[in-house]
Amino acid sequence: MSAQLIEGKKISDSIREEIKLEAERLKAEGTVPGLVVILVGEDPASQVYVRNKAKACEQLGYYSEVVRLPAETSQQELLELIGRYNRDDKVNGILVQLPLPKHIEEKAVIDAIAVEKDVDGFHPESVGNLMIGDDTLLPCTPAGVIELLKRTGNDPAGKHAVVIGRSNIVGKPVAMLLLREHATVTICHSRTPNLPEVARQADILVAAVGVPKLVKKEWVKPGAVVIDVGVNRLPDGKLCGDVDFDDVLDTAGWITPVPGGVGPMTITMLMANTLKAARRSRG
Ligand SMILES: Nc1nc2c(c(=O)[nH]1)N[C@@H](CN(C=O)c1ccc(C(=O)N[C@@H](CCC(=O)O)C(=O)O)cc1)CN2
Repeated sequence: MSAQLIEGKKISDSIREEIKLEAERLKAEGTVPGLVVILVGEDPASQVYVRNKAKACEQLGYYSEVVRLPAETSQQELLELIGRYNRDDKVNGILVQLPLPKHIEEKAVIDAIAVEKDVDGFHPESVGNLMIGDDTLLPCTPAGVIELLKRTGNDPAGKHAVVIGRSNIVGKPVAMLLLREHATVTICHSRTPNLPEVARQADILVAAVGVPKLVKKEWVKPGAVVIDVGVNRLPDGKLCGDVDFDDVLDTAGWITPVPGGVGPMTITMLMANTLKAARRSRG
């Protein structure tokens, strides 16, 4: 039997409706959520994501700024700009689009963002808060994965979740969030022996490695929930995930497509974080 599709776009649209109502309530009380997105360089995919972030702000009535800087911008210039937005009361969230040009150290940039405006959830203090279970701004893609699971009735509690990938942006935080939701979590990576065998033990399998169509049907336990975080561009220009969707479709119980699965949730969770930061800014 064919897996049920987890329609990220639809779920994301309905969450945005909820956010819009909340934002209107907050505005009526005198607080307009504000987000600044900073893009350094001309990476084509980043340009699209930044444009979509600005559009989402517009749709929700947020105050928004997009700062586009040339690829040659120095690290010092970028840090000074972040410092200015840290002190700007109109701005509740600061997001620096990744990847950055090679001469800029990502960690220095992330560390420079005031933790209360860290709507990406990448600041070490936000990461620490997530680890110890304190309330914090959560990284957007991992938070989106958890929303997709919950809103399709796939509660992680008591399940075995296997995460393939250990990046700071997705693999590690999604594992931590699944743990927080009472799943038993295994994190796998390129040096995990017998990767397909480990993956096949998962009730919830999350693929976040950036290897096109890595996960085949033999990696999937029949009926498992398969969450594909990969967004890979093939030589023919088409997008595909880290999961071989067509191969896995008849084995999985639930599956996210690419595009239209996890991807749309990323910007929606960013909007949710900006709203939360705005609410918190009122003290
Ligand atoms: N500062 C950050 N940089 C980056 C992040 C991030 O969360 N914070 N994540 C990614 C890029 N990203 C948002 O910034 C992002 C990626 C993918 C999508 C998305 O909607 N994907 C669609 C397909 C889009 C397409 O056609 O290319 C999908 O999967 O359906 C949104 C946002 C790296 N950088």
